[in-house]
Amino acid sequence: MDRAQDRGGGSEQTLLVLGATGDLTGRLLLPGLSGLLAAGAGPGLFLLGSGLEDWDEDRWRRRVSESFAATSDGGRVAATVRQTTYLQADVTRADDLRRLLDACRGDVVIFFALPPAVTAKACRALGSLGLPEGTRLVVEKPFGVDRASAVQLNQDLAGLVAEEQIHRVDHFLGKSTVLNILGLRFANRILEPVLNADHVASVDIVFDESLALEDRAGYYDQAGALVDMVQSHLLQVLALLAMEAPPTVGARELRDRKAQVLRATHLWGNDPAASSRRARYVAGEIGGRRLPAYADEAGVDAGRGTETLAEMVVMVDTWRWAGVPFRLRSGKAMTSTRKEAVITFKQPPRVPDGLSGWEQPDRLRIGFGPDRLGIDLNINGPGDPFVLDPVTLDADFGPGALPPYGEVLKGALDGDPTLSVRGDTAEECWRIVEPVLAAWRADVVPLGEYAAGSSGPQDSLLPGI
Ligand SMILES: NC(=O)C1=CN([C@@H]2O[C@H](COP(=O)(O)OP(=O)(O)OC[C@H]3O[C@@H](n4cnc5c(N)ncnc54)[C@H](OP(=O)(O)O)[C@@H]3O)[C@@H](O)[C@H]2O)C=CC1
Ligand SMILES: O=C1O[C@H](COP(=O)(O)O)[C@@H](O)[C@H](O)[C@H]1O
Repeated sequence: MDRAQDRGGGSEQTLLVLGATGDLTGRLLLPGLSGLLAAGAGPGLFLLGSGLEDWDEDRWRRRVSESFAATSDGGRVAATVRQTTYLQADVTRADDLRRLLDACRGDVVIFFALPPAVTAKACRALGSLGLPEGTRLVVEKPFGVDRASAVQLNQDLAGLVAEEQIHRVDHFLGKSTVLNILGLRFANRILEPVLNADHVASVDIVFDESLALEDRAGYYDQAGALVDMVQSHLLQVLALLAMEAPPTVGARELRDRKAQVLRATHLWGNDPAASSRRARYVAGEIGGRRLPAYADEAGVDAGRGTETLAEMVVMVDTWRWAGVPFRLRSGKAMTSTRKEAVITFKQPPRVPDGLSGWEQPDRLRIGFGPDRLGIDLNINGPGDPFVLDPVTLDADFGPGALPPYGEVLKGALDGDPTLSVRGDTAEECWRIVEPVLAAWRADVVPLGEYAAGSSGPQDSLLPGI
């Protein structure tokens, strides 16, 4: 069988993965790719991995096979494993990049699965080479290391290809999550009229994970929880929860609406001391696994004071949301994984005398991965009919056809920017967190501690949700 037939007869396309030896590639990108291939996408795809490490082809193929293992599909997945190859390269060097581009076949999609500072250098180095016509660039969050570098990165990227060929990946924007939120909000008459400052007391967006550093010091110790999760993923979720209804779910309308709401977002009271918290884990145990303190993990520079948990409260300063705190939090090495947005409603204006048990506020819970919906209400339970009981009505959104990385990769391979973060939005997210980063650098907010395997520090800004 010749190669074109083997790939389903499609035209050739190369996915060049820079940072192929890293955590993202093994844990999320390759499994996402295999899901995509199994779903019939990517005919004619040639996978080319590259990393700093001197891996041979066997070692790389093993990694690809292992990451693809969960996907049961013979043809296209197996063909991609058979043909994939690996090249060692330092992507900050133009000569090495030239070698990589020369090894590509057909249309080129370059995935920068690299720490952000290395991505920036690689883009500079590519500037001196000139890219093949139609090349698409897939850039991982965080986009830059601060606002100024995000602006610079956008300029460098714009010098390489047109904006529609740049895919800034945020896998929290996997298509089903986006559509779940938009469908829930804008296709249900009973919800949208109460999603505003008249009825909502607060919105919490929480991403706690039991994962700890997982050998990612090279990237994570420079980033920390605020940049790794809050500045990127959680602000994207906030944008979906707070934006006005777009007339269509096409790329332009959706991205315009997100940009508009993020432009209106700023730190609560413009007071980083009152509106942010940071902490890092000390030694503890999670599900029988003993973890060292973050500061003692291999590759961590304890003196840098990198936080593994970050909290930030913001205001979405629009007619709809003015006065409602949006509280964002992400922590590593937490007792359990919890990924959800919780919308807490105000109390009813007047509950008839004689009814009790209604004190717990109504809540709308939107879980991410698995995507679930929960509505907390107070209704009559068994026994005394004058006493209400809290109940939760649950529903599954149902899994998407593809894993989130499959969805964002599909956008990049097909040239559809709907799920990609637009350049101006990337800069806006840095503007929102900048005052917090500055206050933390100046030690205005102390670096707290929590035990690995606990539910975080005592002085949380999101108590009891
Ligand atoms: N891991 C995750 O869960 C997620 C990560 N991301 C994003 O992905 C990006 C990468 O993160 P992650 O994979 O975790 O980080 P890792 O530290 O695990 O991997 C970084 C990769 O970059 C390579 N690299 C570093 N410098 C160079 C260089 N000069 N030339 C070539 N390769 C180089 C490393 O090679 P070597 O190991 O040889 O140094 C390694 O393969 C980050 O932007 C992160 O925010 C996004 C979503 C999820
Ligand atoms: O982007 C990132 O996301 C992961 C969590 O995403 P998930 O889809 O695996 O739940 C996080 O662990 C990592 O630190 C961060 O870089």
